[in-house]
Amino acid sequence: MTSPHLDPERQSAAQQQLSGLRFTKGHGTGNDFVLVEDQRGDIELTPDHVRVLTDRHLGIGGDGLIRVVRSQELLEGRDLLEAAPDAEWFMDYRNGDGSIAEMCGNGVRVFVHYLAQRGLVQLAEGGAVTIGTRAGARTVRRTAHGYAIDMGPWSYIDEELALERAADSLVLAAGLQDPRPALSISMGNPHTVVALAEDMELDGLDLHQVPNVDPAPPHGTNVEFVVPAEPLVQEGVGRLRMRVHERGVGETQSCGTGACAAAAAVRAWAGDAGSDQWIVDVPGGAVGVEFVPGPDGAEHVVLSGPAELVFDGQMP
Ligand SMILES: N[C@H](CCC[C@H](N)C(=O)O)C(=O)O
Repeated sequence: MTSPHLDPERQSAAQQQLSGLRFTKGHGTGNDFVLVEDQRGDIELTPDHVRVLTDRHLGIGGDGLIRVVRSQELLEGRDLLEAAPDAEWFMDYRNGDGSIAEMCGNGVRVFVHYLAQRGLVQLAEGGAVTIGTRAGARTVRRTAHGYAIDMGPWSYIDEELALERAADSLVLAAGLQDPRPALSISMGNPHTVVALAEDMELDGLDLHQVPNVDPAPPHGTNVEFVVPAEPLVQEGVGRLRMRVHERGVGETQSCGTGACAAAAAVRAWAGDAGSDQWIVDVPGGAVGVEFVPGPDGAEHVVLSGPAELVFDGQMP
């Protein structure tokens, strides 16, 4: 079995380079992150640094890493700034394996909670702030129980195939006897949503291995396995249960963009029997997903849920 850790030489080199680094640990419904404040944009974090910091046995531990940086200090392309001209802060999200992902819904809530708790933005309940991400600007509103994010529009990754076959991929994961139809949906990052028949199938899945998606979206994909509730909709609110194998991470307790994609897929499969409001149950808790008309005329997805900061620390 390949080690999940860096080889000892790279591990110790990265650890020395990280000496003295201050960090905060946070999570949103159990999707956990190492946050690094870098107001001046002068902390360079390589994939090895991210792997060392997020390693659950040799490091702090986390599904991903979030660098908190002022947009104007971004060393990356100007296009990221043009996409979010009103955003003072930029969420630089990395997956635990060091790869970069376009978007992270739970991460946005934890990122904004960090800004509010540290006084870097003034955000009273009901107030809103716009932040920058690699998928563009996101507006986040503080609610009584956490944060609600306008995640922008959802879209089929392969619309033609999806509409033609109501499923554009076939997915096989350990524990399933045969491939299942699935829909691949973009939330700025790629997701493939697989409908299962019952809870027993969901609980019986072995998500230690990357599920086999055919055809696989070009840059890989996060894979959500869902069981729609029975009845699907109660008092106007749809409900589903999900587990997720995240691209660049593995199984996580929750995935915000994945919950949005899962609700979009189950709503598409349900047709008129669906709803615009959903509760998505994940191993780490539950998030709300709502489909609303966006200011740009497209249908937007609003993700709502809690955010916690757990502890602060410093690398030796
Ligand atoms: N956990 C994140 C998604 C991370 C997605 C990342 N694994 C990717 O490669 O797209 C969320 O709450 O939306």
